[in-house]
Amino acid sequence: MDPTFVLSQRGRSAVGRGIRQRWSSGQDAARALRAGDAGVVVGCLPFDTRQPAALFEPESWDPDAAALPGPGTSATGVPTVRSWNEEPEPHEHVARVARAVELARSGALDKVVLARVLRLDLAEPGDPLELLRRFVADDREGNGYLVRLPTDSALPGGHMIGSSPEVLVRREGLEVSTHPLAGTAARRPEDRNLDREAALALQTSHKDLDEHRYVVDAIEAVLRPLCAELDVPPLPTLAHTERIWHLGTTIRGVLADPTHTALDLAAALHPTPAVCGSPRLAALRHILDTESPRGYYAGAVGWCDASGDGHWRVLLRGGHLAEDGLSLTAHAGGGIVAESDPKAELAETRLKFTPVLTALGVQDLLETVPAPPRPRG
Ligand SMILES: C=C(O[C@H]1C=CC=C(C(=O)O)[C@@H]1O)C(=O)O
Repeated sequence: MDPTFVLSQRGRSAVGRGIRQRWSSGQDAARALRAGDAGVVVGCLPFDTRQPAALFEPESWDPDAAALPGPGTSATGVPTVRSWNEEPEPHEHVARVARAVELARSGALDKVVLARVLRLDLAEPGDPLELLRRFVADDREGNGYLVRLPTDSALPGGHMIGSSPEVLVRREGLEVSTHPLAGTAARRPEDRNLDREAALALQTSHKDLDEHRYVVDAIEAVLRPLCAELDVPPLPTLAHTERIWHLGTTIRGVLADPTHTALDLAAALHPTPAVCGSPRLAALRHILDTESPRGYYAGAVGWCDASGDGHWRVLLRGGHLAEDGLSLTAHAGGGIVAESDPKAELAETRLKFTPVLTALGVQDLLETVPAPPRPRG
């Protein structure tokens, strides 16, 4: 039986097969866990919490399964991209970012994350598991997720598949940790010095440190009252994927009350300013007024067991494979603050589409406009 849920990292995978029961609300799923009516809850939470969640208890569950087998050789099982379109068009994204910069400069909000959509039409149905294997193989930490979506929801069925670098929350016993990311630069893997320079510029960029701080502050505000101990480093460090540098902060804590499950914590933290903004409500309103609905993109993907332990990641760097497998819809966004440069933000969304494009074997699809250099300072 093919998996209905996978969360893989560092050569291990949490794998669910089959579907025993479903929930469209995080609260209902959390209640079922507490009541002992479910042994584990897996799936994803939408970006807009008024939309239905895609949570379920699998029929079989292995939280510590071996790594997935690697992808098939070369193009085996990889569908051909027949056509693609972007929404909004690049010039409109630049205009949207410029408007958000004005809002940030006027004080109407401090930060807002704006995203774009890339719709890829496939000539043959994509195989969800093979696509997942390709995401995992391309990620240096072997990160990957796959969620089978319900067909009877207000959101479309099919699969969410991708490889997220960002931990929303992990809980093991009383220990909680999170690793928010915000602040981004393109890596230069072809040249070690340029790569290092890009990393240093990111680490000293006021704009990126500012963008990052909103996320850490919001997470601290949620976790501090729930924790007996909480360690929040004053400055972020560098994190990286194959092609991207990020600013990241590892926050660790000890829960004061063991009844807060990983699912409760994920729901309390989501949406962080890594995907929404600050203040949260002003940013959320701006996103809902500006973009078409995000669905599960920028939501959360993960699992929580009956002991309350679990692992949730921010649902990024992937896409929605339609029920018929014939289209993949990907999103990519970036945090906008008063100092953001609209053209650099467009380039950043292109960069963040690369895991999806690589999984489909079309890395160069969007490389029609070169990325502008990121200003220092
Ligand atoms: C919103 C996305 O990335 C977030 C995570 C890391 C860095 C981000 C940034 O620098 O803007 C974003 O907050 C995305 O990949 O679509």
